[in-house]
Amino acid sequence: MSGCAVRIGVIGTGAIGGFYGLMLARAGFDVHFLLRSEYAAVAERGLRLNSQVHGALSLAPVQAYRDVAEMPPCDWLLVGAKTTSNAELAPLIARAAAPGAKVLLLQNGLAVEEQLRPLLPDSLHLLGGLCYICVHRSAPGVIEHQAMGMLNLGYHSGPAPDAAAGRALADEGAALFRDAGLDSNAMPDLEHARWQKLVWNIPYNGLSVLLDSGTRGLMDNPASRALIAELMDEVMLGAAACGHVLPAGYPAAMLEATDRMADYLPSMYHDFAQHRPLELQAIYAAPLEAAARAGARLPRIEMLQRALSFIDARNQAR
Ligand SMILES: NC(=O)C1=CN([C@@H]2O[C@H](COP(=O)(O)OP(=O)(O)OC[C@H]3O[C@@H](n4cnc5c(N)ncnc54)[C@H](OP(=O)(O)O)[C@@H]3O)[C@@H](O)[C@H]2O)C=CC1
Ligand SMILES: CC(C)(CO)C(=O)C(=O)O
Repeated sequence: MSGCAVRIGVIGTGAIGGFYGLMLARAGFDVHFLLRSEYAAVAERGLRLNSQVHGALSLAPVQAYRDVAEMPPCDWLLVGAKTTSNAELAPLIARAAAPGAKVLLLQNGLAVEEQLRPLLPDSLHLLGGLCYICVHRSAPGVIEHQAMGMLNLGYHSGPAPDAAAGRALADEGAALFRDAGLDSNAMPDLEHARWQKLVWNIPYNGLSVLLDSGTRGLMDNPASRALIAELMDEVMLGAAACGHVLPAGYPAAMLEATDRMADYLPSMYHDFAQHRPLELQAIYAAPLEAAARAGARLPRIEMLQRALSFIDARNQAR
């Protein structure tokens, strides 16, 4: 596929949007970045990536916009904002979309596509993307990339006439990221993959905030380590109740993988530290609601969610 033939828009250029957008632009794709608070810095100095995988990379100049009305119509729209912004972003996404565009949510959590779908025109394809990566912003326009980078895509809904056509679009998206040197695959079942990723995000994202700790501290303390394992088991139960039986050894594999990782602060920790809203609906409420509908109660996750709701409300009032 020729890089220049495809026009890509990044809606929300933070850690994730900045990382994947920069990699695509450096691979020759025509990438346009919508920014908010970091617009001036990025328009002036470009994007910088300090990557422990790819080395120090930069993109300058950047096709940066603070007003979506100035963006050209894009064939692919990568939504890199937090899930808490999706409803307000829907009209902006529709505004930046070329006819029949593919909208790809690069977000954690469950049911994020279901929440956004009714707010988008029916003519747009909607896909979900799961990012297996550790990135955060350290300054305006500066992204720190600690590890990994794989991005898997699944088709959710839109004008694709059948599952095979949806799968072909997910394949097309994965090919873009592979052209940018990244590991990327199409997934047959987006909801299944979202549940699987929650086995990691539900314990670590929330506990990093609640216990004010990175992954190393959480893993080294026997009490928090036990809690992580119990929370993972509850996610497995919730997933199974919803028809997604995950491999029995998956929690153990996630614990081992996290043991091998350098200390890491999940994205929810950064949100808390910056007094931004936490992604509690997507990462906690939606899985709890889905499990409850399927007849499963997940009391530890429920307790974690309530504690986080308290912390989130107080944190934003400050
Ligand atoms: N960081 C990571 O390693 C991983 C993150 N994820 C998931 O990826 C998603 C994105 O996370 P992350 O990149 O860390 O988040 P960031 O907070 O770094 O980035 C979000 C970006 O969206 C922008 N934004 C929000 N609203 C608007 C708007 N109305 N107009 C323009 N820009 C807007 C923000 O701008 P502003 O600065 O003005 O707020 C910010 O630049 C989340 O769902 C997260 O859970 C998944 C795997 C790993
Ligand atoms: C699992 C991990 C660490 C990387 O994919 C992640 O999802 C996150 O930080 O939100």
